Amino acid sequence: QRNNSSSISNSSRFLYNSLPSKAWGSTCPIPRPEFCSSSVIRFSSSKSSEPTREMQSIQNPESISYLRQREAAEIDEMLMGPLGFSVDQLMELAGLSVATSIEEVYKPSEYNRVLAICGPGNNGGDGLVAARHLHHFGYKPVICYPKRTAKQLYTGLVTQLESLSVPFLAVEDLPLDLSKDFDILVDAMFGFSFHGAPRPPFDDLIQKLVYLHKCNEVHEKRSVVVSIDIPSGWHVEEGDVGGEGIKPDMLVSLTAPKLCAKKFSGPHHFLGGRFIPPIIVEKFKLHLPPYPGTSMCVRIGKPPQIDMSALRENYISPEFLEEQVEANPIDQFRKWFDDAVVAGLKEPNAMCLSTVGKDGKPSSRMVLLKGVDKDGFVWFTNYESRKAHELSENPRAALLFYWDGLNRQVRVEGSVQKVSDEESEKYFHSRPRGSQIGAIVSKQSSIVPGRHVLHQQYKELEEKFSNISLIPKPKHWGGYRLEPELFEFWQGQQSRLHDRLQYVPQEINGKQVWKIVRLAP
Ligand SMILES: NC(=O)C1=CN([C@@H]2O[C@H](COP(=O)(O)OP(=O)(O)OC[C@H]3O[C@@H](n4cnc5c(N)ncnc54)[C@H](OP(=O)(O)O)[C@@H]3O)[C@@H](O)[C@H]2O)[C@H](O)CC1
Ligand SMILES: Cc1cc2nc3c(=O)[nH]c(=O)nc-3n(C[C@H](O)[C@H](O)[C@H](O)COP(=O)(O)O)c2cc1C
Ligand SMILES: Cc1ncc(COP(=O)(O)O)c(C=O)c1O
Ligand SMILES: [K+]
Repeated sequence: QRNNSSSISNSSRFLYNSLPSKAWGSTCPIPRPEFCSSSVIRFSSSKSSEPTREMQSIQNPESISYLRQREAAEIDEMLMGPLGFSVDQLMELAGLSVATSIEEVYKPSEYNRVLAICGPGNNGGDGLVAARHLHHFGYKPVICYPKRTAKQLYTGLVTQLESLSVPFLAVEDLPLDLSKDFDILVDAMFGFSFHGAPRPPFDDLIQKLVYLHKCNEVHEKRSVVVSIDIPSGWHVEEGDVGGEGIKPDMLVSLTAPKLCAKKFSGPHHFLGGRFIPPIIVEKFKLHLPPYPGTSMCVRIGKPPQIDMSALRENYISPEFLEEQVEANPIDQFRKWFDDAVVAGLKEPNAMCLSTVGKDGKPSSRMVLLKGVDKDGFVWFTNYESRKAHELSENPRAALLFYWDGLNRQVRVEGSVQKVSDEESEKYFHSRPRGSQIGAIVSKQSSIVPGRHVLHQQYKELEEKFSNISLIPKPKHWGGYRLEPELFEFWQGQQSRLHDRLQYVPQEINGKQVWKIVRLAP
C-alpha cells in the first residue's frame, strides 16, 4: 500500500467545490438574526469576548430608511458633485455589490448561467459591471444590452466584457422561455430614474421576466430573477402598482432602499453600495444595517426560513485511492492536516473527543489537538472534568476531525493515558497568561452561580500573580494522549459514493503493520 503520489495533496490546496442544494423552503423554521451578509451571521474570529459590530447590529427592518425618487437623485448629485466621486467609481462599487450579493445566495456551482438584461442608464451600467465580476467569480454571464449608450464609460464596460469573451445577445435571439437557458436573470433595465410605462424593447423584456415566474411554476429547477435597485417597471415609490410586474427573488438596493422596496416580498433583500459618507447619512437621516467585515453587501431583513430536510451538499473531490495513501496512518493524517492548514481552514486542529464512563453513556465535546506523533494524539484539559472522570473509568475514546471545504473526515480510536507531568508543565507555560489563570479559575464541568464569579476570581488571581513571572500549573490540569488503534480517512464524493479507507493494526510475522481496507460509504 505504498504512496508515491502527491496528487491529493496538490489538488487540495484549494477548497473543493460542493454543490449546495436549494434549501429555501418553508417547513422547518430556524430563526436567525435579521442582518447578516450571508445566510449565517459572521462572528468575528478575534478571541475578544466583546460583541462584534455585526452582533450588535441585529435590528428591525421596519426601522430602516427608504428613499423617495427625488432623494435618491439628490444623493447621487451630492456624491458626484461636492463629495468628489466619479460615476465610474460608484458604478464599479454598485456592480460589485450586486455580484457579491448574488454569490452569497446563488452559488456558481448550481446557478451558473446568467443573463444580464441591461437598460440605457446607470442601472444598465451596474448590470454590466456586475456581469464582469460574476464572470470572475466563476459564473457564465451573457448580456442583452439593446439600447447602448455612446458614452466612454459604457463603451469601456462593453469592451471589458468582450475581452473576457462574454457573449452579447440581441433581443430577437433570446429564447421565449428564458428559464431553459439561464439560471439567473439580472434585471438591470431601470433604476431610480424610471418613469411612465416601459417603452420597447423593454416592455417585452419585462414581460419575459414576468412570464418566467409562471414558467417556474411548472419547471422543476427554478431560474431566479435578481433586480438591481428597482424591479424594472415598478413605480420607484409605489412599487408594482398593477400587481402584474416582475416578482424578483432577490433585490439589491443601492445606497439605501427606495420606497418601492417596502413592497418587495421575495426571499432575499440585500443592500449594496458601501460608499456613503457620514454627511449623507446625517442629512437624509439614514438608518441602515452596517456592512459586516469586508463585505460589499449586507442582507436586509430576515433570511427566508430554511427547509432543513433539503439542506445538503453534493461533495465533489478528487478520488481518494488505496494506491495514493501513506502506509502509516500518522503520515497520512499529517498530510491531510497540512492540506487543511494550506486551505486556510479555521482551527484545523479542533477535534471531537468522545468518551464513555462506566455507565456506558457516551459523551462528546471539542478539544484542540496540540501534538501528534507515532505515540499518539495529545490534548490538554482539566483532570477533574467530566471527560477526565469518564476516561478514568474507561480509557477507550474516539477522536473525530471534520475538515469542511475539503470534504474530509478522519476518525481515530484508541486508548488514552495522561501525558507526563513535565509535558503538561511545559505546555501549560507556553499558553497565554490569561489562559493559564483561566485554567486555575475554572473547576471545569462544575456548576458556577454566574459569569461574575469566574471574572471576580480571575481578577483576584491576576492581581496575585502580577509580580510573579511563572504562574504555577494547577495539579488538576494536564494532557492526555490517545494511542491509536484504528483510523478511518473519509473523502466525500458525489452521489454519496464516498471514499472510506480504514487502517487496522495487524501482526505479520510478529511485526505490527497497518492493514488498509475500503469501507462502503
Ligand atoms: N448613488 C447610487 O446609488 C448609485 C446608483 N447607480 C445606479 O444608477 C441608477 C440610476 O441611474 P439613472 O441613469 O439615473 O437611471 P436609470 O438607470 O433608471 O435609467 C434612466 C434611463 O432609462 C430611461 N427610461 C426611463 N423611463 C423609461 C421608460 N418608461 N421606458 C424606457 N426608458 C426609460 C431614461 O430615458 P428617458 O429618455 O426617459 O430619460 C434613461 O435613459 C440607480 O438606480 C442605480 O442602479 C450608480 O450606478 C451608482 C451610484
Ligand atoms: C473548538 C473548541 C476547542 C476546545 N478545546 C478544548 C481543549 O483543548 N481542552 C478543553 O479542556 N476544553 C476545550 N474546549 C471546551 C470543551 O469542548 C468542553 O466544553 C470542556 O472541555 C468541558 O467538557 P467536559 O465537561 O465534557 O469535560 C473546546 C471547545 C471548542 C468549541
Ligand atoms: C477550556 C479550554 N481548555 C483548553 C483549551 C485548549 O487550547 P489552548 O491550550 O490553546 O488554550 C481550550 C480551547 O478552546 C479550552 O476551551
Ligand atoms: K432594475
